[in-house]
Amino acid sequence: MIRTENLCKSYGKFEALKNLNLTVDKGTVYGFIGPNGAGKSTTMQILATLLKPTSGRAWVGNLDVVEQADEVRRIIGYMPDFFGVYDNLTSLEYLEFYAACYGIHKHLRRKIGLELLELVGLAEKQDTYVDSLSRGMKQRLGLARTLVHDPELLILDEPASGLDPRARIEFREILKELRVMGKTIMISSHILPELASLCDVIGVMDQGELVASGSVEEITAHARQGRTLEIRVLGGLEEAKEYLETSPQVLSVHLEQEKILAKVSGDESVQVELLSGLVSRNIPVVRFSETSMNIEDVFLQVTRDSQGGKEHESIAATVE
Ligand SMILES: Nc1ncnc2c1ncn2[C@@H]1O[C@H](COP(=O)(O)OP(=O)(O)OP(=O)(O)O)[C@@H](O)[C@H]1O
Repeated sequence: MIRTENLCKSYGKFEALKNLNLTVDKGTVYGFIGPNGAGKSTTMQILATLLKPTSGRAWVGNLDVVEQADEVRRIIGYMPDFFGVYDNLTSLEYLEFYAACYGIHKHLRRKIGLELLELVGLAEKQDTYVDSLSRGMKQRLGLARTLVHDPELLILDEPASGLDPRARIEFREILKELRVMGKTIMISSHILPELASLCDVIGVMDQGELVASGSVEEITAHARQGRTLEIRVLGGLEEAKEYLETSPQVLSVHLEQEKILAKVSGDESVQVELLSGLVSRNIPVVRFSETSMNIEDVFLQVTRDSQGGKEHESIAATVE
């Protein structure tokens, strides 16, 4: 449904996108995550035909976003990160207005507006003025707006930002319904947990590049290639630290209060080797376990790795 090939966008000398190659299959919910300034909005604006790439190409449903921009617009619904709403219009009038913009016949506009208000849980607010809706309701109305022409692909730029937890959940539920309806959805956020439960595929952007992509499980596995071990000893702390520091599979060692946090490469056999090394030196080990990573840590790890392995500055894994 979406394909980009060596997509680049520069603002003056600044390269906001650097040879971006990504693919989103039809029917997929694609979570596009990355820290502020990573290039998510720039990519989405190019796909939505609002911005021209400096070089490279992008296609939506096999249509070139530059050469066939009008056709692309017919099959996408784009929700920008900030959008204006019109005063002096009720929720229903607002949707009818957008339906008119898309050339939908007069007789159908009200019906479509009412159906969409129902879908986004705003049926009771059809006569409420848009400017008096809460932020969460405005976001849902904004989503309804992107649907008036029944697009195949939704491009949603940080739709849940600024929403409270309840409103986020409500929003997520609506997206789940849209997924069941077979829509392809590309949704951005700088918060991975917000998307993890919703998306089939996650693409992680950092500094204009796609630094990881795959299912949440695949990305987690990728981030865990460097595991962190938590080791507690009853004595011989310095000796244990020294031994670990000289082991080739140990990437870094930190002391945190009474425990040692050792970042190691390799699989579980490395852990066996390190544990027997400690025991054979008569170091009284009372705890030797791998720390668990939560989804936020995974995100930090992946983006930090992309910046040249600065993970040694701190340990992202949480200790449960
Ligand atoms: N019109 C512009 N002129 C100059 N630089 C820009 C312009 N638009 C974006 N940029 C820069 O391009 C980079 C990517 O911006 P973009 O908005 O795509 O990031 P983002 O991942 O969407 O970030 P956020 O999560 O903060 O919305 C940023 O460094 C931004 O400052």
